[in-house]
Amino acid sequence: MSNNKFTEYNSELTEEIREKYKSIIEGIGEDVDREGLLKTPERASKAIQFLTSGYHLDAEEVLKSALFDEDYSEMVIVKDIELYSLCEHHILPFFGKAHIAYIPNGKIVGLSKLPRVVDIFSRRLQVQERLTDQIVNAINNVLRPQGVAVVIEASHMCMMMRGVQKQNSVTTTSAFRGTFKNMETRNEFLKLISSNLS
Ligand SMILES: Nc1nc2c(ncn2[C@@H]2O[C@H](COP(=O)(O)OP(=O)(O)OP(=O)(O)O)[C@@H](O)[C@H]2O)c(=O)[nH]1
Ligand SMILES: [Zn+2]
Repeated sequence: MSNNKFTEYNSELTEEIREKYKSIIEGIGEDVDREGLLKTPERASKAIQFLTSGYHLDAEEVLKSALFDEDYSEMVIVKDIELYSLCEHHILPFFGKAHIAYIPNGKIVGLSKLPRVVDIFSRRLQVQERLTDQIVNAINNVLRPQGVAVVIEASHMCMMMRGVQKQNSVTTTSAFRGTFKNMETRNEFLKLISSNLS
């Protein structure tokens, strides 16, 4: 889906949200009838529907769709997964990277499903902490691995463009389950995500 144009718009909802965007544009004192803005309410309506399309998808179902029996029991890491979400306080973007690791317990998952889970939970109104927990919990529930870890590093537009106006601050959140509660395992993961070797 990420490389294709998202087209699953419900026309009634698109119209409803379009009218609300029209009011917002008028509310800020702009002219909704000037040429450059004529199609903007419709575009914005579609954009916000895409950016919140994760509500309609079930992360656990996606993980279940590509589970394979396998004896491999070392750490599997997918790092630097780009992430775009919306903060629920200001509906402004926060964006960055997610790093995911798990140690299988008889089952591995198709690698692409991990970034898909990141997208499903990112495309909602979020706080970074809950996003981190939702990703780790979905993987833990479906794979029942020996352990799973998620680290997210993100910049929040609501802290950059407005408010406190800090351009360089990065927020890091993490969630560890199972063997990642063990310092040695956790440190190995943290070392691997900060190196170029994993
Ligand atoms: N914990 C957490 N806070 C977030 C996240 N995204 C935005 N925030 C914060 O949510 C808070 C909302 O605080 P309020 O004081 O109600 O909002 P505000 O007056 O707009 O605050 P300022 O941003 O400080 O101007 C702010 O401190 C934001 O930085 C997030 O993912 N996690
Ligand atoms: Zn915010």
